[in-house]
Amino acid sequence: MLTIQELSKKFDQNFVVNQFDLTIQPHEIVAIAGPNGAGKTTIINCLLGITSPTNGEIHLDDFPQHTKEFKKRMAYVPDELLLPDALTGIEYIQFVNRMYERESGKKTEDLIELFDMQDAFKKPIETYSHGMKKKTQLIAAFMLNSQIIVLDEPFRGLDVEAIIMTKRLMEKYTEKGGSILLATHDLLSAEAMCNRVAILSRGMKVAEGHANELKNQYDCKNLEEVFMKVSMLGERRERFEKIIDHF
Ligand SMILES: Nc1ncnc2c1ncn2[C@@H]1O[C@H](COP(=O)(O)OP(=O)(O)OP(=O)(O)O)[C@@H](O)[C@H]1O
Repeated sequence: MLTIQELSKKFDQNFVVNQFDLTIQPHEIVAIAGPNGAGKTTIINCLLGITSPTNGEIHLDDFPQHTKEFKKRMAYVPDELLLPDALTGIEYIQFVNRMYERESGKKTEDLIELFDMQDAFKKPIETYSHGMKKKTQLIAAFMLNSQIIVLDEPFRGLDVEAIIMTKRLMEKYTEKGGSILLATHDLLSAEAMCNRVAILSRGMKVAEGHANELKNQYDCKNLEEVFMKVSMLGERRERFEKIIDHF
């Protein structure tokens, strides 16, 4: 189980994440949604050890965030496509396997086939399209047999087939006991797939629950409406409507 307790991060005297709590059990997909600048990436960076929190604790079972055991159990697909351009896809996969001290196996081959990357993987990453780079990162994350995968906007740039494959993989991975933390602006997918959604606004968690619970609680038709009601965008709603009416 991933536990984030009272996580706060301050940049230049401003709290960009404030007393954030979240737990993710095995078999769960949990989304963090929030407007631009709400603090999603900062939370992920704290999970990965890229940013050190100002306050708070992060554990995977009994392992604190800074331990090797924690890091070995976590895989990550970033929103930004930072990959070594000169390597081929195969060489990159071998590099990730070495980092995690494991061998490439049948599962990796199956994932390469699933994302239709057999031919591309023989060529350097610099020749890949945006979607092909995203597929490379998804293959590298799902091959690891990790306990949790953090997915930051995993569907951005993927074609329809790859989106369907990724969603099926996410479901299968959690069915088998894995946990997924999904940071996304895609509320339709979050509503359809996630066991819980946590909505962030200005670094604070302003709502959390299953999409149906949130819709009932806030008397909304869908998660997008809930999002507008509880996030800072709600405050600007009247102004939006006026601008659109006069457009
Ligand atoms: N290194 C930094 N120094 C100062 N401020 C930062 C730094 N990194 C992030 N911030 C600020 O922290 C806030 C949260 O940013 P963050 O990137 O976590 O938001 P986000 O929810 O991921 O946004 P988006 O949806 O646009 O990706 C923003 O106001 C941002 O300007």
